Amino acid sequence: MTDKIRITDSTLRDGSHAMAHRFTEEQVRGVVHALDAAGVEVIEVTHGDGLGGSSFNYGFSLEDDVRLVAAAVDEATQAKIAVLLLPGLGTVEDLKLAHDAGASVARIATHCTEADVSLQHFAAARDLGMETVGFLMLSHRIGPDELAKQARIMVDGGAQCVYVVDSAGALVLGDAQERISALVKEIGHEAQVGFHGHQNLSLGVANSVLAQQNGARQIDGALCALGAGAGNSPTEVLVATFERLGVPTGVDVQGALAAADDVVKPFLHRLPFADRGAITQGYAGVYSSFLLHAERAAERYGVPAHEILQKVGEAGYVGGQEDMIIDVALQLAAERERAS
Ligand SMILES: C[C@H](O)CC(=O)C(=O)O
Ligand SMILES: [Mn+2]
Repeated sequence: MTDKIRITDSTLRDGSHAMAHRFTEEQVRGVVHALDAAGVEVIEVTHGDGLGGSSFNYGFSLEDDVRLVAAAVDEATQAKIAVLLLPGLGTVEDLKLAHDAGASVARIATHCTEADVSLQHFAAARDLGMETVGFLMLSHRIGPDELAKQARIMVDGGAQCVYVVDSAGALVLGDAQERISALVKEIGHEAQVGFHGHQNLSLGVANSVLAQQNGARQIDGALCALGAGAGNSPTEVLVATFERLGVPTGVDVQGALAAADDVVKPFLHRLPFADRGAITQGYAGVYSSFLLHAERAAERYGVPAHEILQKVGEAGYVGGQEDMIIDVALQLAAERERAS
C-alpha cells in the first residue's frame, strides 16, 4: 500500500501574488468551501509574502489578512487553515493574531541559507499548539547536502515538516529529486519532507511526482496554478495525476476539477502562463513573485521585463530585495539611452 500524501492548497496565499494581493472575503469563502468539500486537508490563506506582507514594498492587500483567515476558518468544516510567515516581515505577534483567528498550521519561510532566523517563530508556533512547517525558499541556490543542513536547523527548532521550495521554478527533475532525498535522509526519521513547485519551466507536477517517489509526504498546489511566476503546480492536476499513479491524497478529483473550473477560473483576469518573463525566471533562477514587480518596472522605465529578470537572476537577488528590480530597470534604461 503506497503511503498517503497530504496536499496543501496555496491558491489563497501564493495566488495572492498573481492577484496583486486583491482577494476579497467572498473569493476566499468560495475557494475554501470548494477545497474543503473536495477533501483538501490544508488550505493556506495569507498575503503572498505572508503575514505582515501588506506593505509598500510588497504590495498592499485589499483586505486584512487576519480577517480573511477568520473567514476561511469559518467556512472550513474539516480543512486546517495555514498561514505563511517570513521572519522579519511577519512577527510573533502577527502569528498570535492569526492563531486567535483560528489558523492551526504555521508555515515559516526563510531564504534557503537562513534557516536560523526561523527559530523563535517555530518556538512561538509550538507554544501556541500550532502544527509547524518550514519553507526553504529558492532551494535551487544551494546543493542538496547544504539544504539538508538547513532543514536540520529547522527541525531542531521545532519544524514538523520541511519543504524544498522551488521558488523560481528552476529545479529540473533530478535537481528536485536529489534535494528531497537529501532532506529525507537527514530529517526523515523525525519530520516529514514537502515540495512546493512552480511552473516556470512547466515542471511543477513532474517534480512533485519525483518528490513523492523520493519520500516527500506533503505537496503544495494551487487551483488553476494560481500563483507567482507561471504559477504553482495546479492542485487539480496533482490530484488527478497522483490518483492515476495510485498514490492516495484523500482529495476527490472531480471536486478539485470543479473548484478550479467553477470557482477560481471565473474570477481570474489572467491565467498563470509560462510566458517569456516567467520562463526567464525558471531559466535564470529568479524568485517567482518578482514577475509583476518586473512587469510594472518594465512599463514604467520602457525596458523589457524579461531583460530585467535575467539581470535580477544574474545578480542573485532574494525575496525582500524587490526594490532592486527598479534599480536594475533604471540601469537597463540608462544603457539603452547611452546606446541610442
Ligand atoms: C514568499 C514566497 O512567495 C513563498 C513561496 O511561495 C515561494 O518562495 O515559492
Ligand atoms: Mn511559491
